[in-house]
Amino acid sequence: MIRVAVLGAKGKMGSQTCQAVEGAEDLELVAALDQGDELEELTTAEAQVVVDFTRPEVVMDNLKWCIEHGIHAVVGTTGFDEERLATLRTQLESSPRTGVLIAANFSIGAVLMMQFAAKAAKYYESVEIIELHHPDKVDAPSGTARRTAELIAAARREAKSGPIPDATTTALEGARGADVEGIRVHGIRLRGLVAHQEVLFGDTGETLTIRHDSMHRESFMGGVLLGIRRIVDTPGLTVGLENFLDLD
Ligand SMILES: NC(=O)C1=CN([C@@H]2O[C@H](COP(=O)(O)OP(=O)(O)OC[C@H]3O[C@@H](n4cnc5c(N)ncnc54)[C@H](OP(=O)(O)O)[C@@H]3O)[C@@H](O)[C@H]2O)C=CC1
Ligand SMILES: O=C(O)C1=N[C@H](C(=O)O)C[C@H](O)C1
Repeated sequence: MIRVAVLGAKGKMGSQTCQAVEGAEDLELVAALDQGDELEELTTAEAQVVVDFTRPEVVMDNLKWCIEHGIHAVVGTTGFDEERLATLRTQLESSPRTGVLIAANFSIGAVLMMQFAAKAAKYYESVEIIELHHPDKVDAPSGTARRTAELIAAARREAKSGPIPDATTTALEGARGADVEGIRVHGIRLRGLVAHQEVLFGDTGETLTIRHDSMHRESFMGGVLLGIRRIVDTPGLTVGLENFLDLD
């Protein structure tokens, strides 16, 4: 049995994760913490893996504490940039047996969407990302959109594609979305939605649209459980659930 604790347990993702862990025969939910609870409860409960679905502004403190106490972490909380990842790598050097997985999206379809988008990137002059989410989302752009843009930008750099030549002139600030490594990202917040993303590619006389839809938060649970099972044997920092999937 793997002893699992959830941080952000009263939230939308945290509560879904508690249910999923309780329903898994090889996992035991030993702590469910939320705002105001003490992290010391994790050691009292002898948690081996912490799943973090809290908020971008608190996740780094949670991870510092977990790494210092040798507790593995599976992290769905967003807000990770290269600077934060570098900080985690440095912290993990002092706790070399501890594993941390950072996954912008735990749904298999979203992971595939990102992989397909990275593959398509070098064939198209134009690309833009539209992310669409429920109205209570804590951040913008979404972690998935940011990661997709980073993967596309890396693929374009490798292919020496050069900057996207499309017009960015605006009469109103924000009309062309946010710029993530040269890729335009547009965010929609709408009641009725859960988590959705379109990646639009364009070139002479054709477009390609790759779209993923999470209709329910259950869509993330297979990936979360896989992350828990794999992180106990994967020391160091792992970025992206694709590292635990056989995608070849
Ligand atoms: N990787 C993935 O596949 C997915 C990632 N996410 C990400 O997960 C994060 C959470 O999303 P969601 O569940 O919708 O958000 P919610 O706001 O529903 O849940 C966050 C929970 O964390 C609690 N919390 C805040 N600070 C702390 C703390 N210091 N310690 C413990 N708990 C704390 C909040 O309490 P309070 O409300 O009182 O502040 C709340 O209960 C976001 O960053 C989101 O983008 C979401 C879906 C999928
Ligand atoms: O807040 C959410 O809901 C989601 N957050 C993640 C993100 O920001 O990419 C994953 C998914 O899009 C749902």
